[in-house]
Amino acid sequence: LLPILRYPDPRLNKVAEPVTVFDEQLKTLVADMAQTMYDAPGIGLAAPQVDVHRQVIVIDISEDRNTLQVFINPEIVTASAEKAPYDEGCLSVPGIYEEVERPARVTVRAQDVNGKFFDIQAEGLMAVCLQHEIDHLKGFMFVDYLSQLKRNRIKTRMLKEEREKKREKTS
Ligand SMILES: O=C(O)C[C@@H](Cc1ccccc1)[C@H](O)SCc1ccccc1
Ligand SMILES: [Zn+2]
Repeated sequence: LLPILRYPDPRLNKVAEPVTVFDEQLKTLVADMAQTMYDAPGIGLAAPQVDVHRQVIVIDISEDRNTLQVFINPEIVTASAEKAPYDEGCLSVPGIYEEVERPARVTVRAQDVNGKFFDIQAEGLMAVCLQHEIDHLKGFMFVDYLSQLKRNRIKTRMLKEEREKKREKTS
């Protein structure tokens, strides 16, 4: 399992590099990210969340949690003008769920783990998750869409929890 960085870790604000080599190492990274995502549990995970600053995303929104989708170097090629709200969470901001508005439908172009290009049209939870994960590749998180007041409260709470966690370890 890979350790998931917690907000407000500055490494979460780094912009991820494009993947240019589609080798066994990439397949290992994808397998490790998938295992970490399923264990969390989450329905998506972006490489920067596990301190790997490359444009790799894994998603599984299936009921049976047995349909992994991998997006390498993803980009949003079209986004609907129509927006949709969703109570988003994030594995890097545990316990926080806040409403975020995003385009309801997106078309994403990406490469699979072998480097083959593909396009996907997404709506509903898939559209939310894809946009949420692609934000992570740009160093963005859903808390960046909230008011500064809310974001500062979340930051304070996360830092407090971090300190308490550390104290437990040392005590
Ligand atoms: O990127 C992450 O941190 C994983 C996110 C992905 C996500 C966030 C908001 C909306 C959709 C997906 C989640 O923490 S995975 C946990 C989860 C599970 C079901 C529904 C929403 C969030
Ligand atoms: Zn997230």
